[in-house]
Amino acid sequence: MDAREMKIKAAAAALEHVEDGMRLGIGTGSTAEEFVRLLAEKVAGGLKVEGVPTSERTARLCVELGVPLKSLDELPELDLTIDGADEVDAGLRLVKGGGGALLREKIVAAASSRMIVIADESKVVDVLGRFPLPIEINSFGQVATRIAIEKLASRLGLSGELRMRMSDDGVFATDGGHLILDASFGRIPDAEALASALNTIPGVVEHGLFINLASLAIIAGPAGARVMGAKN
Ligand SMILES: O=C[C@H](O)[C@H](O)[C@H](O)COP(=O)(O)O
Repeated sequence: MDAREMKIKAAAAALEHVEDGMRLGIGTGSTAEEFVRLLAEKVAGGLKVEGVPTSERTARLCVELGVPLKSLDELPELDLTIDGADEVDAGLRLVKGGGGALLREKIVAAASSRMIVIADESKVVDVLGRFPLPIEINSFGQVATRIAIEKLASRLGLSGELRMRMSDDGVFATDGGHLILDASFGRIPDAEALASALNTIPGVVEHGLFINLASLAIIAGPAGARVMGAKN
């Protein structure tokens, strides 16, 4: 089974949690897109759902495939969000934001009663930090913000490079018009402490540590899909 087939397997297992009439948060990334494709087939077959996309990219795919969309302001309380992740540990702590959608993803996940993560086995880690942590920052004062993050990391015993995310057109900008610093801290033994500390820096808009948001992770490997942890 190749990586795409594993993503499809995880997405298909997540689809079983979707019920008629649900208000759904719809994630971003290659795994979430497999979910959108399967969801669109169900919608074409008569399933009634309303989706809130976590990025412009996901919104475009949903529109193209006929998945009905609303904004989060129209549907501020959601039943379920299904989204991918860059890393997941045994406590269902996540690193997200590899596709730059972390801010909207976190807002949508927080507005949802449940969040199901879909991923292949390569995303499962013992300790978060193998994948560089995306930190979304405001462009105003970006140098001061970078220095503040470096100082904070050092206080927490973390070190590593902060790299400005780039795109083909220059500096990468999120859907909200912000920048992303990818922080290669290496192992993050206390993700809660780092998350809280980052939240105290004014120029940090959001970071990719998702803690206490996922209810369940569906992890697909060559032998099939398995479920990790359940918060509710
Ligand atoms: O910003 C993007 C998201 O957090 C994605 O859900 C994450 O990067 C995983 O993406 P993929 O399924 O493509 O590995």
